[in-house]
Amino acid sequence: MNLLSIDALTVDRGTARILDRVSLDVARGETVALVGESGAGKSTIATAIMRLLGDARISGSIALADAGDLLALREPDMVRLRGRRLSMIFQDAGAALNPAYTVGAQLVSAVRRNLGLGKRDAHARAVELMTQVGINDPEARLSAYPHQLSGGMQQRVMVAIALAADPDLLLADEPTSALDVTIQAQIVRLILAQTRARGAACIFVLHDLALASQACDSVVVLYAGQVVESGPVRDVLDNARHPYTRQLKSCVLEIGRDDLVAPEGTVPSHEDMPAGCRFATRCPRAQDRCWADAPPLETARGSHRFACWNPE
Ligand SMILES: Nc1ncnc2c1ncn2[C@@H]1O[C@H](COP(=O)(O)OP(=O)(O)OP(=O)(O)O)[C@@H](O)[C@H]1O
Repeated sequence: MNLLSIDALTVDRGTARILDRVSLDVARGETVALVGESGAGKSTIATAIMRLLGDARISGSIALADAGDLLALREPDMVRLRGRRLSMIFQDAGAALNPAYTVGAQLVSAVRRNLGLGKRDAHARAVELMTQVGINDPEARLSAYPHQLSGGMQQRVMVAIALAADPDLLLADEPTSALDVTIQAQIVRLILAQTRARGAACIFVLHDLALASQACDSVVVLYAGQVVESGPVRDVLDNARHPYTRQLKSCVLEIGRDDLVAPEGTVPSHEDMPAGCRFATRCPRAQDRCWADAPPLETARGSHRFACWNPE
């Protein structure tokens, strides 16, 4: 049985359909990469799972094992799940940590709240967590305020807070501009190593397909709020059927060249979205049908699926 099953998740803001019938499954202990260009809806999926989308209109279902449909839970029940069974690591740790409290106060409070430990045990657990996320001299760091730590160190603290209660599912947004590229990769690897060591599952928002292919079990490729291809990393990347996945892949293959090749064109605006396949405006293989009807997800092999009327 899956740990998480998202079915036909649709999110609207005003007249814009931000997510359109997104379905995906996560098994226990599985690491899933969400990839796609900026604005594809990756963060919206993670935020919808945490039920932190504010005033957006949401339909479909998000079933978590032993908890039922998260979208149907009462808020107090959802509060109990956050931190304990579901945790989220945000892109920008600097903004997510409270500047007015020491790192220790924030980590110890997460440990106490989620594990119900007394002060002394919670402190010992906090030291242990800081060590696990690779922070040297954890006792000293616990009494520091967030601004006294580097961006990479702040992100490690966020990982420690997210892991404090051994959640079943970790949602992580790849740290972007705030950190330099080597530190970003270190943090991604740290998060994946820690989730694997705990047998937890992870949904990782990644911009980098190469990193997804090295570090995750499955990949979900999103385009303009729709899943265009998904499945085990090797199947999707070695036998990509959707033209968009192929274009993303060719961008990766071109890395190292001076003239980086990006997919041509831009994602259509929400006001101007084609009625059929949303990729039709940029697709070299588009046919009449693609403009009129949205292609359903078809099975390629096993759990490898793609949504295209004219696949490669
Ligand atoms: N609070 C909001 N209000 C209005 N529109 C929003 C809000 N949050 C996101 N959107 C819109 O929803 C769409 C999806 O955004 P989302 O952040 O989920 O994409 P993403 O794939 O995670 O992008 P990135 O890689 O840049 O983080 C975008 O068009 C964005 O402008």
